[in-house]
Amino acid sequence: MSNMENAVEPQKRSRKTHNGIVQPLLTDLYQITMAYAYWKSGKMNDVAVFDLFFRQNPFQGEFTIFAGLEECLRFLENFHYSDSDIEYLKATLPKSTEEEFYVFLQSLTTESVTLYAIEEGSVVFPRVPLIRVEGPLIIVQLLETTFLTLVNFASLMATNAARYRLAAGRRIKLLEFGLRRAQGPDGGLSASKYAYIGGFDGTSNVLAGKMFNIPVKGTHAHAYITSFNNLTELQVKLAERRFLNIYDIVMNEQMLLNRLTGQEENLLDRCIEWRDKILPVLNFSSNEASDGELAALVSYAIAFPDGFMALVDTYDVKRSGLINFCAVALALSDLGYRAIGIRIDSGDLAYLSNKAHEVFQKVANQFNIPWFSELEIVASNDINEETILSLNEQNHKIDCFGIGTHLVTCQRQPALGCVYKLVEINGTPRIKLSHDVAKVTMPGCKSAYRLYGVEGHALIDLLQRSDEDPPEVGHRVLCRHPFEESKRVHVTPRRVEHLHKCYWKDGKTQCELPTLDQVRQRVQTSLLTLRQDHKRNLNPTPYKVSVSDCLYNFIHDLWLQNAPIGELS
Ligand SMILES: Nc1ncnc2c1ncn2[C@@H]1O[C@H](COP(=O)(O)OP(=O)(O)OP(=O)(O)O)[C@@H](O)[C@H]1O
Ligand SMILES: O=P(O)(O)OC[C@H]1O[C@H](OP(=O)(O)OP(=O)(O)O)[C@H](O)[C@@H]1O
Ligand SMILES: O=C(O)c1cccnc1
Ligand SMILES: [Mg+2]
Repeated sequence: MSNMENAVEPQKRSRKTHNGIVQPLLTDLYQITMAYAYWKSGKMNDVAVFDLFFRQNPFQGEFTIFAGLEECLRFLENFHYSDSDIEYLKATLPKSTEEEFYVFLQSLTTESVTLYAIEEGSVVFPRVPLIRVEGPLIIVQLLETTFLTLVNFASLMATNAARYRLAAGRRIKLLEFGLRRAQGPDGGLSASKYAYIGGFDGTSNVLAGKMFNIPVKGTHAHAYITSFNNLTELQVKLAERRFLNIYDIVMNEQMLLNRLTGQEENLLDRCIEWRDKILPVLNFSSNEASDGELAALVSYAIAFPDGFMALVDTYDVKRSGLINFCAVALALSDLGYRAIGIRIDSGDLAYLSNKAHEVFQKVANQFNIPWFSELEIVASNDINEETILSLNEQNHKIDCFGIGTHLVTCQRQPALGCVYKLVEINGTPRIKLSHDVAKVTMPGCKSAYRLYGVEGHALIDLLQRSDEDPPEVGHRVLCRHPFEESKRVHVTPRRVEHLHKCYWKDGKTQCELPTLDQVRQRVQTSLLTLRQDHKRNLNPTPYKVSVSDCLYNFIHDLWLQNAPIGELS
């Protein structure tokens, strides 16, 4: 995604190539050395099935949002070793590597790969394959690392963003401000994309906006405020420019078109008048508001009279920022413009947002400008899920959170542990055993179903062997815990959803892929099917993932066949 060529002209690219750095060499060396060894040992025509799944939900939660599928499909579409890739591999692999292997590698395509997956943006759970890939062993093995890097961060980010959305509720606007803190340029772009999918409303990342058509939003930084010292600064510029004989342009430093009269007016003068009028309304006996801050806000308002949003915490929110903001917003209002609001970036955000709201209400009432009480309050500064939940308890008056570091770096849990495991080779199921029962893989080709109950809520996910009949609405099915014999439940579903759809076959995508906005919508509709207790922040209830009786017996027979019997002496 951070490929420079693509970054420059995204519109001209087909959707196919937007992810330039995702290419066959974006993998671990061992995939290619294994490919050589498979090739040498004559396993070229072996047919394999791999499952991509995770074992534990992130963020101590009980759900995950699946994302990254479209990128995987684009990777399949473009999979090809270029001449320079082959040259590089020749220089890197041992000299003994046979020339013919490189010919074979360069002829590899994904034509004989078939890929099934859960719809991108769906709520998913541990052990249920998110993606199942079938095809020649060598090629499907070669996909492992790239698929994992495409799905792991995407799903982690989308889940993180969805959790912030759940914490904030539907009413609050969420903006992603994290590029400066993200894990490099590609991390930053991916974070912006998947934060949007997870439920954010926009990003400050301009390239992400251009590439993915995500709304771009923003305010201004403290540097803008601190770059102005005092009120005369605007006039000084005026004098300097007069000296340069560009007086006409200079007038715009303080002048703004009055929309109601069509005449240019001095905005600064009006702001100073308004500041004197509002001080007593807000119970201040003297003016302590910063003139430098006022100069900065006036100049910003002249640049963006229809989008005036002010950072108010540079000097003192109550004694300076709010007063200066109100003065400028009232002056703008005189000239027929409506200010947008403020951003608070430090201090007690609950307290200050309430103060700001109070001030806006007072001004609205005193000067009979009802919309003043609806001015937007944006809060930022190291916000995370916990801060949002805590602020909710304090009855904050924030309308919008700008969130960076915690969101994009997924600070609470920096990685999702999706794995890619071989489950079948040439029709024979494979099992990977482990001392840790939770790490034992589920062998063979499996179908996954979600069973829904009376109220439309998802009750349980059920994995079956692929050749079993699917569960039917109104018919009772036995759902078993995959490893604990005594844990079983009967379920009579009101609705059955077949989770896996074929997305790739015969060298092409098998269905039209949803747009980014449709995937974003899918996240919300999918989350709605999940009971509240699975979604809560503290000690959420685990969602059940089960296997059919047939799959249960199959796993355990194979387990016994493969587990060696120790000898005590
Ligand atoms: N009412 C609140 N309840 C809970 N957490 C809050 C509240 N208000 C602010 N916070 C959080 O508390 C932390 C305050 O951090 P810190 O002390 O570094 O900021 P600050 O001193 O206000 O800002 P700065 O140092 O940038 O001037 C931030 O993570 C912020 O999101
Ligand atoms: O706090 P985050 O969630 O990462 O959100 C973005 C932050 O980035 C910006 O300032 P920056 O932190 O760069 O400078 P500051 O420390 O002066 O606020 C902005 O003012 C926010 O504070
Ligand atoms: O637009 C903003 O307010 C913004 C953008 C990036 C980081 N912090 C704030
Ligand atoms: Mg900060």
